[in-house]
Formats: sequence, structure tokens, C-alpha cells
Amino acid sequence: MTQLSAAQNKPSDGSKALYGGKGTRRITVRDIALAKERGEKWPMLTAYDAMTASVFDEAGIPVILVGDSAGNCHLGYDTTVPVTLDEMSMLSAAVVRGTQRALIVGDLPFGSYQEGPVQALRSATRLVKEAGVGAVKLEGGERSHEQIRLLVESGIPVMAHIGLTPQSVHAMGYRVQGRGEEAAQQLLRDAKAVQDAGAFAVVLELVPAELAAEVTRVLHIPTVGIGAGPETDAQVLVWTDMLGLTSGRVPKFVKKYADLREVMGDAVKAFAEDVVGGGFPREEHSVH
Ligand SMILES: Nc1nc(=O)c2c([nH]1)NC[C@@H]1CN(c3ccc(C(=O)N[C@@H](CCC(=O)O)C(=O)O)cc3)CN21
Ligand SMILES: CC(C)C(=O)C(=O)O
Ligand SMILES: [Mg+2]
Repeated sequence: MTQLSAAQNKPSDGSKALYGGKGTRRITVRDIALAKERGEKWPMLTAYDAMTASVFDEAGIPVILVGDSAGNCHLGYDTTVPVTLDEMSMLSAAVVRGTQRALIVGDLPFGSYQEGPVQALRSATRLVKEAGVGAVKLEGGERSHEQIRLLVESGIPVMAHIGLTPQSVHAMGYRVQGRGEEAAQQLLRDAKAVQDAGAFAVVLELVPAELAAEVTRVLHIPTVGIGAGPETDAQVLVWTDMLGLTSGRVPKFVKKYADLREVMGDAVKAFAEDVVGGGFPREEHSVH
């Protein structure tokens, strides 16, 4: 177990930062808390399989979310709503196996915690014991504070998620949250509720940048923005969006860092043309 030096406020194993730090020791929620004290920003990405997660882990991404966005980005559903706990457990276990350093956060899917704290604990325990995640995430502010409290009391770190909560798409749509004085006050109450319940971080999804900045100043736990402007402590994107693999429309807050759909499509067509035209396999790909 690596000792943390309170005086330096740094991990004492030589790693300087969540991103850019060294070593393969698993990052913990304690490391996340210290990053906020240092005023350090950090990146988070989703992943749904071991291979992709290993790329992000080797690139130094300190926190990987096994998002229920797997529903529409990996499993072919239209939304996150149909995703099951069995599916999340299987995908989360793969991401844990593919990584050494990143803190792995498993999303609790719709229907696996809404019944109450006991159901939430049963579901989160499965992700911790079967999949090996270091933390879980669930949606909702004031409405989920009892679930968060019991999980944290039971020893399971919780990342909260407020603002746009996609599991409620049939009730709220995919609309910006926290616009107007009343909605802004509700978002601030939600943020304080999850902090008071013991969450170690909170995702702010699709909220005005000024409001996300205010929440980030008011809270002592880190905020993780997605469509929430530049002032949050961390930023998260869905990996298939930022690498250009998502089919169809992506939210406007996404920055596309590569076009893997084009790269993969071109490569697959080159293979197909080789097969049809006799360009593959050649002598060097053959055995005798
Ligand atoms: N591919 C993908 N990317 C995501 O970021 C994502 C998912 N899927 N699935 C789960 C949730 C759903 N999310 C969404 C889905 C739609 C919008 C959207 O349509 N937003 C509009 C703005 C709406 C408004 O202005 O009120 C947009 O044009 O971006 C945003 C976030 C974020 N998450
Ligand atoms: C967009 C992030 C925060 C998420 O919840 C997911 O990918 O499921
Ligand atoms: Mg999610």
C-alpha cells in the first residue's frame, strides 16, 4: 500500500498527478480527492471491453467509466434504459481485467437501484464482487441520496450523476438541465445532497457552464463535466464519440479527436478488395 504524504499532498510513489503520474498501483478515491486539493484537472473516458480499456489505461487515463452508454454505444440498443445488471457486470469485469492503474467505475443500470437503498446495495455489491470495480455510479441527486449513503456506509465509493440523467429520458428528454433560477437552485440542492450523502465525485451532464462552475466552487468533492463547460474539475466523454466510432448523431458537446469509423471502414474495404482481387493472402502469409 503506497503511503500518501499529507505535507506534500502528493502520492509518495513518485507519481505527480492523476494524469501523467507513473506506476501501476490502482488509483483510489483518495487520490481523486487529493487532486481537487491540488487544483488538478483530470480526464475520464468510458470503456466497455478489455482491449479498449487497456489502450486508455496505457495512455494514462486515471478513471475509466463502464458507462451504461454501453446500451447505445456497444450493445445496439437505442438508449441506456434496457441495459441490465448482468450486462454491466460482464462488461465491467472485462474492463477491470484489461487495466492495471485506472480506477474503474461501474454504472448501475436503470432499475437496479431505484427501488431503494437495499436494492442499490445488492446491485453495487455484485459489481464490486463479480466485476471487481473500485466504485459505482448512479443517477439522481436528492432523489438518490439514501442509496448513496448506504453504499458509502457499506464501503462502496459512489460517483453521483446529476443534471441530464439519461435513464430518465422518457420523463425528461435529452434537454439542458439547470436553466433558469428555479432549476439552477434544484441542481445546487442535488449537488449538495450527493456530497452530504458521501459521494466522492459528481458528474454534471448538460448544464450551463456558469452553473457548473458555481457547483464546482461550492463543492469540496470533484465535479466531472460532460457538456458542462470548462470549469469542472474533470471532463468525461463517451469513447466512441470522441474517437469517431459512434454511428449516427453525437451530442454537440463532443470533440472528435479521431475518425475511427473512417479508418476502420477503409481498412476493411482494403481487405475485402484484396480477397476478391487475389491480393491477400500472399506468400508471406502462407504456410507450406
Ligand atoms: N453516444 C452517446 N454519447 C453520450 O454522450 C451519451 C450517450 N450516447 N448515451 C447516454 C447519454 C445520453 N446523452 C445525451 C444524449 C443526447 C443529447 C442531446 O441530444 N443533446 C442536444 C442538446 C439538447 C439541448 O440543447 O437541450 C445536442 O444537440 O447535443 C445529449 C446527451 C449523453 N450520453
Ligand atoms: C456519459 C457518462 C457520464 C455516462 O453515464 C455513461 O457513459 O453511461
Ligand atoms: Mg451512464
